Amino acid sequence: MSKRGPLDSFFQPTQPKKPKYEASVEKTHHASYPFPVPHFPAPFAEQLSSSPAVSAGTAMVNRPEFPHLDIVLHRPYIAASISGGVFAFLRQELFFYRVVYTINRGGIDTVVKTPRFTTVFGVDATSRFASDGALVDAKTGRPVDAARYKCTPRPLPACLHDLRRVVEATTGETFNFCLVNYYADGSDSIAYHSDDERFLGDNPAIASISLGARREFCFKHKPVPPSDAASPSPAAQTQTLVPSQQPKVLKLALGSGDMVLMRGSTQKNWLHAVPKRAGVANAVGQGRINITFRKALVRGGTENYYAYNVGKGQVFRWGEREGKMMPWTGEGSGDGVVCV
Ligand SMILES: O=C(O)CCC(=O)C(=O)O
Ligand SMILES: [Fe+2]
Repeated sequence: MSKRGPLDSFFQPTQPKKPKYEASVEKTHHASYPFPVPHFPAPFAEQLSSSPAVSAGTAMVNRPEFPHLDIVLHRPYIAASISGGVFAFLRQELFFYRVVYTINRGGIDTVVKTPRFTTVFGVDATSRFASDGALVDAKTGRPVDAARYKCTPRPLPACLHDLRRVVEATTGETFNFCLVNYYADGSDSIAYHSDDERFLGDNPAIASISLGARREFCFKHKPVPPSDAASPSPAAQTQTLVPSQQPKVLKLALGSGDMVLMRGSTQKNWLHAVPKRAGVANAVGQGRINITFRKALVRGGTENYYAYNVGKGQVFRWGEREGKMMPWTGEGSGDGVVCV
């Protein structure tokens, strides 16, 4: 045997990288999907069914320092042994969008570029998907007329359907929508808002799961004009507070696998945000996925969610080689199935 010099080790074949998960061969196909979505690998599905990873969540309900806030925290909800794999799986296997839309502010059209990747699945309570994937009327079971929606609703792929079932069992709520955000790095964000649209009904419950990089999730009380604060009218169920009495901002550093359930009067009274994060955290590899489960009651919800989370633009898919979301060109969908 010849003696090995330093160059030999330089030319050593590198060990193939251990895959982050074993891809399942079973996939959810649907005509509305750009490409099929695999089922969760069996070990994830098995572990998920025993979520929450820690038995009880911590409820924060109407605490004096956070009036009308009603949330339950599970830290973690998805076990640490699989949360990294579930993150890598969803980033790799879902299709995403970078939605650009125009809003009219004070008579002037303003172009808004959503500062994160998004995707959405589901349909409001007036419709449902039959077992063959067809969209049918919730009451009659008859196929929904193409004119009912301006968008094309998509069923939850099996993986997100499994996750929804577990979350429904934990929370005692039912959900018909799943929104997914991908924050590529610290410059991706979601601005202060509340998910208080009328199509969600009064006091909506929203379950929100974090995967990947730790990011700050902030709650800020809605400002209430002093004139309202002085009004004896019970019309607004919002806490009537003048600016100097505003409660503090609540900052939660959410890690991979954590779940926050927002419910009751939270959306009515509080705004929430994931602010941009400057500095080192801007490095590639700091991606975060957020999954929210919600229940839209009427058609307007379906149209709103698809307009702002799918839009009309380009499909993106994770590029493992490039280490970032790449415009998807229709190649590499894996099994040659063309969805039309
Ligand atoms: O990313 C998050 O944790 C929050 C997302 C959110 O608030 C939303 O999608 O409405
Ligand atoms: Fe939100």
